[in-house]
Amino acid sequence: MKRIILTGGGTAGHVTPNIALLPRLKELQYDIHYIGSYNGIEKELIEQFGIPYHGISSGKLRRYFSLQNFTDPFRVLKGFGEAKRLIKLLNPDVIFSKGGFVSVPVVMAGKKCKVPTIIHESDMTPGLANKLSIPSATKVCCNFPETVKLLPADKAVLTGSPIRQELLEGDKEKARLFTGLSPDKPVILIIGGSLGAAAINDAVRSNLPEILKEFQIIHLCGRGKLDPTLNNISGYVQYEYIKDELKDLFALTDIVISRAGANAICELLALHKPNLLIPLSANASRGDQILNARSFERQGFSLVLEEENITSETLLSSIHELYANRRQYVDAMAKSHQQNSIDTIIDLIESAVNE
Ligand SMILES: CC(=O)N[C@H]1[C@@H](OP(=O)(O)OP(=O)(O)OC[C@H]2O[C@@H](n3ccc(=O)[nH]c3=O)[C@H](O)[C@@H]2O)O[C@H](CO)[C@@H](O)[C@@H]1O
Repeated sequence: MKRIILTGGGTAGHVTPNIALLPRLKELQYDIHYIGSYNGIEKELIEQFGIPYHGISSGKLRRYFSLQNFTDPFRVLKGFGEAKRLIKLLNPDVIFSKGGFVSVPVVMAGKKCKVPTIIHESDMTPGLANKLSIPSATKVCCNFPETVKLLPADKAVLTGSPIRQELLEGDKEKARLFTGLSPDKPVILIIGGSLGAAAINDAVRSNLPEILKEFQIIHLCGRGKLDPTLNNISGYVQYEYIKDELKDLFALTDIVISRAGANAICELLALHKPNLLIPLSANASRGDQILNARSFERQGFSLVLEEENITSETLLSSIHELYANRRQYVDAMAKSHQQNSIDTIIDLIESAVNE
């Protein structure tokens, strides 16, 4: 039997693409194992599929000062030892990594144990975790054509990002029952990335009465970011994080306000959902969401509002502009040539196994 180890975690964006590969891997009768951190979001997201989950110690590679910066190198070293032991024990044919800090020791241990290791970068420029992993990887998949030239030529493969196919099969009526929203007004879905986004949450919540005059809102606000004072407002529902019902919520949605995380925007494109992107600012990150958002804007898929420019006026006018022009956005997305990433990546996995 062919055995694969999947890894990746920290935020959902480093896990959902792995989930998207599961149905095909199961069809091809892979014995699938997952290595993630002891308590990261990946544990909960993966265990629901009954995949054996192996936790390892993991540190975060911070760009800012924290006392943990001094203890984390030891955790990463411990994680490397644990990953190596697991790989020796499981003896996989191939490893697929979707990135995030926890994946670094797994990829490095993979190389040490001579297991072919394929990694995937969703963003325009490789993140720190993947930069550390590239030398140990046999192939590096990427999502944007612009990324290929930043990667070693013998390893780079433009694959796009695997999207959970069930997202395309949502049911509006189920979403109505789940949310209690009415058919009378259009629905805005707000997704602040897998961890939520305080800036977007605040902007939306402080303009609720205005927005709710014409729209209803489904707000995916992130862990610990619910606002109980808004629980009984008609036309507004909030959830920390949605798993199975996401497909139905998408089916009920007319327009989306979202962070510009690479996976989120690829899903919006696949679903042809007109969207207003509010990218994570360059102060809080390496600025990839801004590049993602501008690329989608150029292609006519998205309207973009930078976080620094959010006011009540700009938010409301952007929502109205997006809704008024929604057909135009849908048409542009319908014409895009989005790659079938799942098949391409499965082919890479299969050829690594058969080599
Ligand atoms: C703050 C941060 O570091 N963000 C990065 C992180 O974002 P993040 O982890 O938020 O990643 P994405 O926006 O790319 O993906 C989020 C995923 O979570 C899913 N989802 C979200 C909310 C919910 O309730 N249910 C649910 O299933 C979305 O459908 C999507 O599949 O990784 C991305 C991919 O490397 C980067 O582009 C982002 O810049």
